[in-house]
Amino acid sequence: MIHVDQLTKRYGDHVAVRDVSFRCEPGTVTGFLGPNGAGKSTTMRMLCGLTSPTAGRATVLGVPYRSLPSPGREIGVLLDASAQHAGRTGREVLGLTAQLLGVDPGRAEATLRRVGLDGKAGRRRVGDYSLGMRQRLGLATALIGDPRILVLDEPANGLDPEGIAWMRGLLREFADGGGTVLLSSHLLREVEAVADRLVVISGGRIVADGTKEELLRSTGVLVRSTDRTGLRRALAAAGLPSTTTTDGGQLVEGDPEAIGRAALDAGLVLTELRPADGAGLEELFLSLTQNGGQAADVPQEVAA
Ligand SMILES: Nc1ncnc2c1ncn2[C@@H]1O[C@H](COP(=O)(O)OP(=O)(O)OP(=O)(O)O)[C@@H](O)[C@H]1O
Repeated sequence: MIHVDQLTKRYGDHVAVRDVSFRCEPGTVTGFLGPNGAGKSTTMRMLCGLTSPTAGRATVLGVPYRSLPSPGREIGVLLDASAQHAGRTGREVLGLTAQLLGVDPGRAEATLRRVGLDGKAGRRRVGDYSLGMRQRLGLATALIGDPRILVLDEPANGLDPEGIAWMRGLLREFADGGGTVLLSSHLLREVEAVADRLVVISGGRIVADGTKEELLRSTGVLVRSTDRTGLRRALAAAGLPSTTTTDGGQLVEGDPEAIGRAALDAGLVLTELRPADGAGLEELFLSLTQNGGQAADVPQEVAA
């Protein structure tokens, strides 16, 4: 289990991560979502003891990462797939990791097979690998110690659609076997299909945290008008909190009748008024993140 508790990281005046808390439970895949620069990597680095927090605490299996007696056997980490020796072959990299972790060297070949880098691919130098192959090798390095927890930063980067589907299957199987997975992405679609829970970060703050179903339920009502500005004003005047979607609609937490009346009172023509569920998580993600982490604009039920 992973427990992130009120983590904050400041770089000078810049707050990269602000008061971030969430948990990841065994048997689940947690998608850690946010746009570029949102604070995902910084949070994961703090979790893995690579960056010291300004405030707060993160634990893995109840203790800070650095206090784990054999971290590589407990938690498999992939933070930067290019941080591998370019001159060694994939098989050598994995063989050395097996040695370091004190696991059966025979596991290296089996793990290469598991990530699709057996045979010729394993004998090639990492410097000649594509990004997708480096991600696969990074995943193999994370898996070789047979950990119960996986922490993966943007593992789908560079994978083709077939590779992404393969990775989803692998992570699902890992979690279904009782493992805990935390994976980050800046693309909702990449994690939507595999994650049980989603933690959304924007501007260093958590703006949503819940199961996919919970987050979908909280998406409210989608409304559009021929007069976008007028609609925003009318909703605000009626005390109906709303956020603007990227395609110019308003996502409103409120009753459709109240929304319709607010529009009627302002003499507005509505072109759409419907539950936002069908719009999917993408709309939710975009509407949550476009405000740069201003959680005040986020529907109360959704905000962490
Ligand atoms: N070592 C550092 N010194 C100063 N600022 C940093 C440092 N590391 C990260 N930051 C800043 O902290 C913020 C969060 O960065 P972080 O890399 O955690 O985001 P991210 O969500 O992982 O983004 P990406 O998807 O682009 O990797 C950014 O504004 C970044 O510029």
